[in-house]
Amino acid sequence: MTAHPVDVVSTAPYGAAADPYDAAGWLSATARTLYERGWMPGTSGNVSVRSGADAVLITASGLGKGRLTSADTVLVRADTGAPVRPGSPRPSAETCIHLAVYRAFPMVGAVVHAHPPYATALASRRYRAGGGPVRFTDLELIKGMGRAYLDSVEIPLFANWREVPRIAAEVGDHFAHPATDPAPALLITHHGATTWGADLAEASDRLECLEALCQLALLIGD
Ligand SMILES: CSCCC(=O)C(=O)COP(=O)(O)O
Ligand SMILES: [Zn+2]
Repeated sequence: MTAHPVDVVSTAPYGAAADPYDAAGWLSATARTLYERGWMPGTSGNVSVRSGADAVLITASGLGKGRLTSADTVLVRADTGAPVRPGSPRPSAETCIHLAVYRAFPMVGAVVHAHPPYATALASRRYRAGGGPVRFTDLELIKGMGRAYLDSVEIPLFANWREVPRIAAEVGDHFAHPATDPAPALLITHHGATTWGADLAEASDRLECLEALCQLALLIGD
């Protein structure tokens, strides 16, 4: 039986689009895959890729992430977050957080934000206990966060301000003076997790490792 192309796209791990250069296809396929994992329930979550020096392609706001198509993406200016083309769909309400990450890390090519349950639970517990970064120690999966040579990793934890630009400002301030080689991830209490990497595959793999680390930390009881 020949698979329908749509089936191929929706079942491929972390969103293989038919055309490897089709960034909009990769974004929407990644969102659908993360939705299917239960990490982007309903309209939650957003995904972006850098597009040249001055722009970012990001998912549109408020749409069911399990039904996203290539048309549900918006090219925005990297400096302001405004759509490049008039008549575009509204970009993600959390575009400013993505832009803060791209500004802080010029080599980053993709950012993934989702609401995975263990990461959100661990972040919220930590915040209630007084806040500060979430630290993972000894677990082998730390290597999946780009930390092959360390036995611990710290993920910064941010407040979930109602005004998203305030979260973005705090993210920008935090990474303006980063620790040496900071982990490619952040947590927002009572909200979710954001990871980044050279491309969507790397950013998505890091999200998967972060969620597994959070699950293990909750199981171990650290
Ligand atoms: C229903 S989730 C609330 C908004 C959010 O946290 C999110 O990740 C999705 O926002 P977007 O504007 O990108 O759809
Ligand atoms: Zn969110």
